[in-house]
Amino acid sequence: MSEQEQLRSIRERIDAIDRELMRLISERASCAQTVAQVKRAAGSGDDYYRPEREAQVLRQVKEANPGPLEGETLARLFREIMSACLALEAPLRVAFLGPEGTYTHAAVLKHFGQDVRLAPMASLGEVFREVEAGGCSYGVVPIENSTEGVVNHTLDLFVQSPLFVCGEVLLRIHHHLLSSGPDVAHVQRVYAHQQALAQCRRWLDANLPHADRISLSSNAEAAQRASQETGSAAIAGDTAEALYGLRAVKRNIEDHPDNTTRFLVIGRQATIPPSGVDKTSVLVSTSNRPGALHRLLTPLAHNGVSMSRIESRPSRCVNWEYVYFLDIEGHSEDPDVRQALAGLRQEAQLFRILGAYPRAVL
Ligand SMILES: O=C(O)C(=O)C[C@]1(C(=O)O)C=C[C@@H](O)C=C1
Repeated sequence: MSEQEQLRSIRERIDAIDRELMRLISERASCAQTVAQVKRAAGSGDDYYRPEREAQVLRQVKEANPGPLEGETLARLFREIMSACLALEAPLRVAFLGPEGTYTHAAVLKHFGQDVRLAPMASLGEVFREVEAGGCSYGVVPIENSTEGVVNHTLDLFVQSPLFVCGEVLLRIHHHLLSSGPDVAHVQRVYAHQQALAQCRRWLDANLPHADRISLSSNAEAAQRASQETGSAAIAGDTAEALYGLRAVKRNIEDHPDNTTRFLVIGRQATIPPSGVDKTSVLVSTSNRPGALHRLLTPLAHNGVSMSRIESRPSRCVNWEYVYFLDIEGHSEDPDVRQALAGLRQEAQLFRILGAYPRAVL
């Protein structure tokens, strides 16, 4: 058979598969519409988004993947199918730290898919306020970076907010040097968010030691500035590159190649049912006495519950007193976690479950 004949025959097969895929995706979308009717009839309000179910679907896809596509790739395709199905049930509005083109924007799309309605906000505080006021169902905020550590502002906002954590997003952060100029040598000024400047410090020292480093409120704002000035560059990611018509004069300039940021999804829903692989975040405080923190955490060890993170922040009520943010493995409804939390509650002065939610799948 000639190449032409071979290609024609394979493409006929691909066309037939695509028709079948279309039929199945449409059938799936009709199921989602029926699900919406069931939820409406049960009076679930505007609560169409089900994070635990989405995590289960994506996990199943990864586990059952027959190849040759990577499990991650297949899961991303299903991510988009579910995003479209949910939009058919009811559009979901998500607030995030804008403008468009920030890494938080990329995290929103990674977690909710392309069919989500975007609500970029000017500050982290506004993201919280918008969700609290009901203008958006959910918000996405950065919480920690593998190179630069915790985002203190987000932790402090949690202390004052009635919102809950409903999910987490892990995003590999690749920083590029974006410019409208031809190459690195033309760059005299670098704009970026202060975290991005810190995450590329060594690269900047080695390659642009004489360029001014100017920190702005977001990488997207940096990209916008760089697109309007000659001799300027911005440190930002793929989303900003496309959005502001810049060119990456140097890609992946982050000092640590596994640079990852963790974001939290915040909402008004106090409880997300267990998905099977979950985390629970808790806010606690204890008195400033010897051994108090040790006693506080003992119930976790006694119940064989592992803690994946602990952060402390000044309580802002009494000098030198602290609140602690704990992430523990498992769901607050799992028997061992429930027992551990009961023990913790007894020891703590302040105790609030910030949320139990599925561990990131993608
Ligand atoms: O199972 C549901 O509750 C659905 O609404 C269906 C579906 C899906 O497409 O699989 C869509 C949105 C939800 O967030 C979870 C899953």
